[in-house]
Amino acid sequence: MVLCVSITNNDCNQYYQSCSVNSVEILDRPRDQLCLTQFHQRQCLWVSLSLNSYEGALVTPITIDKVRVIDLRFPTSRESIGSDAVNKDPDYSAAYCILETNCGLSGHGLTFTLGRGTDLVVSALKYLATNVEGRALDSIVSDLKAFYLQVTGDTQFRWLGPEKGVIHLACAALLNAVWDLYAKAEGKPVWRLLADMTPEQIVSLIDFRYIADALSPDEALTILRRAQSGKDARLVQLERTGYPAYITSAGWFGYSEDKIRGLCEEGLADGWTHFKLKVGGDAEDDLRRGRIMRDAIGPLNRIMVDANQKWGVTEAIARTRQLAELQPWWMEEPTSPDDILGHARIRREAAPTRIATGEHCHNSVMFKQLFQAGAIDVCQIDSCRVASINENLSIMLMAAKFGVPVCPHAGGVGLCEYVQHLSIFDFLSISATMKDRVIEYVDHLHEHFVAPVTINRGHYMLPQTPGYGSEIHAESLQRYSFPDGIVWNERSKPEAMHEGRHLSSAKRRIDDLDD
Ligand SMILES: C[C@H](O)[C@@H](O)[C@@H](O)[C@H](O)C(=O)O
Ligand SMILES: [Mg+2]
Repeated sequence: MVLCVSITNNDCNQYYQSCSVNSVEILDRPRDQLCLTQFHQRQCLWVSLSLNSYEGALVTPITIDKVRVIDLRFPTSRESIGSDAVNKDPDYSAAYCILETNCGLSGHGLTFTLGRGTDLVVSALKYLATNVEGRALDSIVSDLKAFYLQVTGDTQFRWLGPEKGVIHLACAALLNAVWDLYAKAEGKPVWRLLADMTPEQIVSLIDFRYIADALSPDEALTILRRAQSGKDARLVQLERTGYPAYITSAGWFGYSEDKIRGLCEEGLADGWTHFKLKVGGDAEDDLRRGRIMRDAIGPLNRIMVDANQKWGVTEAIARTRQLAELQPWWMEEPTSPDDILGHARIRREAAPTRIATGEHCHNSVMFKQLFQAGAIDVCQIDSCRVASINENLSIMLMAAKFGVPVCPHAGGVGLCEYVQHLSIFDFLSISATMKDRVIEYVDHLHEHFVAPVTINRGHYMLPQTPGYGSEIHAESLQRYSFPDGIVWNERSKPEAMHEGRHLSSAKRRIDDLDD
């Protein structure tokens, strides 16, 4: 059980923090008033304290009063961070929401985007937020599948998908925030909240409507029940060694060859053994950069190459064969993410190079077909592309049935914080193995998170903070909000983002017209 202590100045909460029941004493010092908020079965118990004496108690259900939606953009493109052959100037961004409750607790959720266009997702998210405003948390999480269907199946917004694109990205942000709030209210990190559920409870979270022909609820139950055995030992293993990871931030497309070499050397010193390189440029350049990486990391460590959808199918086959010289552990997104049969053909004709995809797969139906067509060797789930944990559970269970390892995509802001929970749950309760599995890691923007990931010698260490890990410091939310955050308004700086200036002034012109 979690006891949250809010220190108030009579009128408003200044901050709250989670702490164990025993540490209340620490706060027992002269203040205007202390409010203890105790969460139990998604209810909060308010106890007013005046100095050392209790003044009263009130039990209320945790209720979502209001949703704040923020357009958040980091100017990462200034240093080519996150760049690839297709996304050459990515500003890591998020449509971010905060579910504010009646008890000081808040749920934070985001979906990852790339600068321009974030405002479209933000608009969709503002609309979807009306699904939670005024609702008791318990009324949502007591039937999360029903809530998932309500949000993804809105009778008019569904036309914009269904279950794909802007509207589905917005669904992910909202559902991620609900999961964050749910886990915080239970005082658990999301992976533990999931791992403590019974197989039946997990199955009850999943919409099987479009996937039951590949994975029935009974098959899912069998997989989950089988993984119950040995779970405690696997948890001990995770506590001891963490979950293996690979690093992408040594090999962004816009990085110079010297920078790649230097970052590989640093990565090796930090204990990394798996490195990803962006390809999809000129064929000779790709090979030269690949040789530099191979030379820097030696023959025994692993390289993965990522083309970010650059090629058509026949070119992808030729280029994958060429890059085989680097002995890549996988070739990622060689062609359009929608081309299921194309992936299957590339996999056949560029064998033995393994084929990976998923960061741009709209929904569980696409994953189903990739599995059915024998199109991929590596399943790259994404915490924001599909509608949050509910949909990812179905994808991980299908992956287990088809024997495809899950190696989540995390090249973005907040994705590392999210996907660690999914892989940990996969290991504990679904696949029960780490064989051929690694979580992606990018070394950017973690300082903005209240509970950032902990990496040790190329492994994600087990997160312990209650929630889904997505909460961003209030100061960062302010600084990087678009277009009004200070980062987007530093007029004096010559390197101020061209796009930021352009969009800010466009917005002002529209505002002027409105006046
Ligand atoms: C624009 C982004 O950084 C992508 O390049 C990135 O997500 C990438 O595909 C990855 O696999 O991490
Ligand atoms: Mg990728």
